[in-house]
Amino acid sequence: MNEGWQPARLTVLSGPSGVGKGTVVAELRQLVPHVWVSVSCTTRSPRPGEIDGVSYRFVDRAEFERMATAGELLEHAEFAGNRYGTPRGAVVDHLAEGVPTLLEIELEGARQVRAAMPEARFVFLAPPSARELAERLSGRGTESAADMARRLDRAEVEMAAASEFDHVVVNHDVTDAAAAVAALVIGPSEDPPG
Ligand SMILES: Nc1nc2c(ncn2[C@@H]2O[C@H](COP(=O)(O)OP(=O)(O)O)[C@@H](O)[C@H]2O)c(=O)[nH]1
Ligand SMILES: Nc1ncnc2c1ncn2[C@@H]1O[C@H](COP(=O)(O)OP(=O)(O)O)[C@@H](O)[C@H]1O
Repeated sequence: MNEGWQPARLTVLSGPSGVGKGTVVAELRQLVPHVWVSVSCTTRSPRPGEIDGVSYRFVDRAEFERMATAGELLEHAEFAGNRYGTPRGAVVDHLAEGVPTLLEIELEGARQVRAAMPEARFVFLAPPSARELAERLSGRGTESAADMARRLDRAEVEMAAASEFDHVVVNHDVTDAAAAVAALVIGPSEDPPG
């Protein structure tokens, strides 16, 4: 009856700030609308156009600490002076309902998910070059010079960890990268069943 059934996959997408994760995920939503993208909690301030509960759930430090202490976060990390975390309940519920699920999170969080859910698929989005990464980040124009420098410092650490991931997708072209990530999110596992 259940022949061919597989539990829904969890995919984790990471990559340095400015590589295009948000842009690629927006395109991926169009390509595979049945994929559910987790909404993270963060203590950072909303950027212009970011809506609470859509891009992120924006919380203060006290509420973040409460959630972390209560075990409500699947993973959490500090990034460029702010805290970010994935609410556990919604991820568990979507996977249980068979909905392919995507987390867009930084390296430390990806490592925590790897430890907790090693069956997940881990995808690293890489820039065509370090120079292009810096140009994209400054072109976005959402960070101060100091914050951009913090993100580019962290990018070196994140790039050095690319080999920890199951797949690396280079974001030359948004449409191509979104199609490649979407195929990994919905595609069959490489591991034969049993
Ligand atoms: N660990 C973790 N990282 C997150 C989460 N949500 C977002 N991030 C990551 O936090 C970093 C900073 O995100 P953001 O401030 O939106 O900046 P951007 O990636 O430069 O657009 C990025 O690497 C995100 O992928 C989360 O729930 N957990
Ligand atoms: N393939 C691409 N080619 C050129 N510019 C891109 C590409 N992907 C994203 N960008 C641009 O790079 C900047 C950073 O993208 P964003 O999605 O905010 O990155 P991230 O979420 O990884 O921090 C944005 O201005 C975006 O329009």
